[in-house]
Amino acid sequence: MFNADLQSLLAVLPPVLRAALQGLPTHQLLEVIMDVGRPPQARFSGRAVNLTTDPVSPADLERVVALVGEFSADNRAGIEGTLHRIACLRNRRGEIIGLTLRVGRAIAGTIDFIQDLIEREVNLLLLGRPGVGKTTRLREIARVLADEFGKRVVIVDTSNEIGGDGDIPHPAIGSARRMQVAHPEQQHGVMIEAVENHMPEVIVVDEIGTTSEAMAARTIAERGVQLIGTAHGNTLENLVMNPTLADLIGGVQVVTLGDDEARLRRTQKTIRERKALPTFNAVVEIVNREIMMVHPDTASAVDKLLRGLDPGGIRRSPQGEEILSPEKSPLPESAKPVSVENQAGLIRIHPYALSRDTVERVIRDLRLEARAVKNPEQADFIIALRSRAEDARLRRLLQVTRVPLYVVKKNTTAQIRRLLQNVLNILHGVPKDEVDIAVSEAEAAIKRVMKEGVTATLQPRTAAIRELQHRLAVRHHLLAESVGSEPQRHLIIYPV
Ligand SMILES: Nc1ncnc2c1ncn2[C@@H]1O[C@H](COP(=O)(O)OP(=O)(O)OP(=O)(O)O)[C@@H](O)[C@H]1O
Repeated sequence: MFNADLQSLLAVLPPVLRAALQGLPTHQLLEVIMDVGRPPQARFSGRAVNLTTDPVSPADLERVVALVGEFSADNRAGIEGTLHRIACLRNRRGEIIGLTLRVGRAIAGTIDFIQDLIEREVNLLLLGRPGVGKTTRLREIARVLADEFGKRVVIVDTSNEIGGDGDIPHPAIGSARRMQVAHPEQQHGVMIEAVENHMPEVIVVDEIGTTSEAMAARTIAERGVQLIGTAHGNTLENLVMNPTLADLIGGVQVVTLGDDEARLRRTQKTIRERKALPTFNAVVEIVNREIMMVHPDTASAVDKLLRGLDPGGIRRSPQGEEILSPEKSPLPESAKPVSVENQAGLIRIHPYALSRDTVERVIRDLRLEARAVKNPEQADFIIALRSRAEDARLRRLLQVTRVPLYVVKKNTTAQIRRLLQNVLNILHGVPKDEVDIAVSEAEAAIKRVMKEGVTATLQPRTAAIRELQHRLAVRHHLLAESVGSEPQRHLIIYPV
């Protein structure tokens, strides 16, 4: 979309390096490294190329330093009007002995995988190893929120890396406003100032790294301003282990349980627990340019980690989305309004490791009002072989979708026929009117819970109907449970 404006970076390099770069794929160039006494290098993703055999001289460094803007307290400088960042290494006397010239680029499309989270106004924390592209994504998020969603966005730009060097920010941030930070130690103060003085709806901040910055982040979140940030650490687990930054994901405390409670929980007496609600309710681990691991519910992922379980997540890549744990995808079903026809119409069956053809044949033969579906998330129930019922993948699927499972002993038409007859009769025994009424009741309750944040108690219903209502709630990411005993057993829907 925008030009990488590589020319202005090349212009500060010694002419021999510029010439050497001509023959290389500069559109993929990430950094140029100049360390005194060593050959200069061009770094590309996964490889480095020596640009000359001659080592870099102090004069080479001086020349570059004279051409770039002033180095600030964090040893970073920029080139006005561009997104490039130049960082220096110093010796013990404070003299510059090395430079890292990073190419800054505005790249559209880098946030396609997480746009749903950003739109849902969650506080989003991006993690990933240095250079994986966190700042590049932050920049695009700021632009999209400001220009496409018309939000008042303020960027707290500690080393001018997001909005580029100079007082007029780079067009890559769109109409988002940018606050510069005189000294890195003032970042937390500027974060608070942004909220107090400039009425933002969204604050974007790179590299939250200190306790005071983590506290400032919490203050911002508590004031209801959407916060999008990055932190050091590759994974959620790294943050849980990091005493300075753990507060971003709720903080961790050690509690000692009483004997009875420890026995009941089947744990040791001393356990680690999450202290508070996370500042960032969603975390995205950027694994590489192509793959992201999304944790749409930080609190539950952290709780799992603290119990020694796999936090799972949703892995998104150009190949699609893969749910790796009992986390419900924040996508696509929840975005769609619930369709009454669909609920009261054809029943959708997902055959797990069973022949779909056979299932479809049985449906046709028996003229059942049902169809086989590929996607388990869209199914009303799953059928599988009993011998596969404990498959880890299937267990995960069931937890994620909360769809009921029915099993057959053998993969034969006769068994599938008997099973479907039994199961569908259960649902078909319910009068259609009652289904419609129960669905409308649940839909109205879901709306109320989502809008007003209240708990809704539904009318007593039969198990099959409660199941249907439960699924509607789950599709909207609400919690629901059946309470009371038959025939008064009914569903309660809670806000999340
Ligand atoms: N999707 C992408 N396609 C091509 N180049 C990219 C992409 N994302 C980032 N880059 C390039 O990779 C380099 C590193 O990106 P960026 O500065 O955003 O990483 P970072 O994770 O913020 O690093 P750090 O933690 O060190 O600040 C930059 O040169 C940037 O232009």
